[in-house]
Amino acid sequence: MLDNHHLTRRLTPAHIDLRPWPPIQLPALAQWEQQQAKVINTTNAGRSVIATKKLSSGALLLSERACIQWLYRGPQRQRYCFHCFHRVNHGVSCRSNHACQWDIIYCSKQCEAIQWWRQHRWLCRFSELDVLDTVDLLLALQLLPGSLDDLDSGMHDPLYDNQIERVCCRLFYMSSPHFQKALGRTLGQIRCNSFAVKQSHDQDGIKGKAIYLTGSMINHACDPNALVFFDDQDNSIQIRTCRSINKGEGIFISYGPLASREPSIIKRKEILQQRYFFDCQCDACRQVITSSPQQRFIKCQACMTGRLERNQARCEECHCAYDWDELTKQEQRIEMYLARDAFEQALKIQRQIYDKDAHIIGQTLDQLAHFYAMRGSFKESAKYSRESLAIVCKTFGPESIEAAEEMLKLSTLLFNANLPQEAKAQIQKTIQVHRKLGLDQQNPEDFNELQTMLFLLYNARYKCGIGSV
Ligand SMILES: C[S@@+](CC[C@H](N)C(=O)[O-])C[C@H]1O[C@@H](n2cnc3c(N)ncnc32)[C@H](O)[C@@H]1O
Repeated sequence: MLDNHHLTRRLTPAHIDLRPWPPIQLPALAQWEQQQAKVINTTNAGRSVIATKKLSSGALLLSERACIQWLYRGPQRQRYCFHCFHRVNHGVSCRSNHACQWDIIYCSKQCEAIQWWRQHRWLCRFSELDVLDTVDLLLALQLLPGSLDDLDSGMHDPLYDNQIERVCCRLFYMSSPHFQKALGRTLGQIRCNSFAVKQSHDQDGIKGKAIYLTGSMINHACDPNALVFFDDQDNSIQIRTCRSINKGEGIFISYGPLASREPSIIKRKEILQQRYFFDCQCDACRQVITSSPQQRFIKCQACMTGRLERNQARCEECHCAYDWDELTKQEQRIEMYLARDAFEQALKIQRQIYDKDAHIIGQTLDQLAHFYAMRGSFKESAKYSRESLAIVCKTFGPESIEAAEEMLKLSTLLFNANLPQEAKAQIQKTIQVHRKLGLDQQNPEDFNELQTMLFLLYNARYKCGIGSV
């Protein structure tokens, strides 16, 4: 815990050089690749980026370097340069060597010097500040107030007052109200515009946080049509379309919540409100009014052809009343089967009560594929994976990121199931879609595995699956 009293005593103003730190030269806004997009003003979500021509899936929209960034504490501190995020082979340590308790390394003396003069010379002695909840503040202190003028300032979070009070005023004697107000605004901008930087080989591994000036002009959608990729080498981002986009249509990435993973609009809205202070106005969140086929997935019990959304009183085809108590009973049975890993029984009931292409059926098929693969029954597993892929293609499109993930699974299963002809055809399709979406660069390990499987299949060294090659 930060002990303000102790730290303040250790530090008199004479110890800290409070002259303005060298301000960061913010780069000019990056260019949209081949003028494929432009920024417009909207009434419900501030500025928004739209396509200026028809874009196909996988088109590169933007490549941009971060203007400020912060590498989180953890094992990544030994692998990446604290200043520029480049991978480090022989690290340079902080000039104060053992006195520095920040556990950081740099890729070069130049990076060490920039970081030292920008900030580290006065942070070096406060390893207590190297905690998650001060990251935004430390990022903000690298900038002169007002230097992120171009970015949305979001809302004011009262938590920041506490941070500013705790760290700046008490520790560094920066107490002018003007300074505090400006800093509060910058903190709001960092909160609403920063990206969690992911490691390319591990989508769940967060390396740090960064601001990309142009990338942060792109609004959020829970069913996005563009994806962000991080380059492990220089921490730049690439933004690519993951669906085809018509001229004039908005371009959206996801800031976190995805309709495909979290169907509850309320929950998604809550997450966005809490993290970024806005009420999501994306199409997927406004669908309550015009329900999508995915929401109308419950089969009418009377005519079996009508499709209802949850809690709809009557079928629109045959006008019969729907018995929701009966459905609740059936769904409780499904839950019970799923909890016991009795996926086939669960699927049987789901097929009776839901539309054959319902996302929920796709999820059970996926669980079944996983269940059989874990037990080495690859043919059985591939059977369910094929069906799951068909549903994903219908729901998200055959060249979507979701389809690409399912295709990768099916390719591996077919290979392991000793079905060479189908495996070859599937792997080729998977390779094409991965290339189109830029996943070959984003997940090179998966892509290499696909190529290896194909190579082995064509070179007749393939006998019966990965394990025996
Ligand atoms: C990273 S900025 C995006 C660019 C921003 N619209 C601007 O004018 O600079 C994030 C902010 O955009 C707005 N925004 C983004 N996606 C939105 C959405 N789906 N619904 C409503 N507002 C959204 C919110 O104000 C949010 O704080």
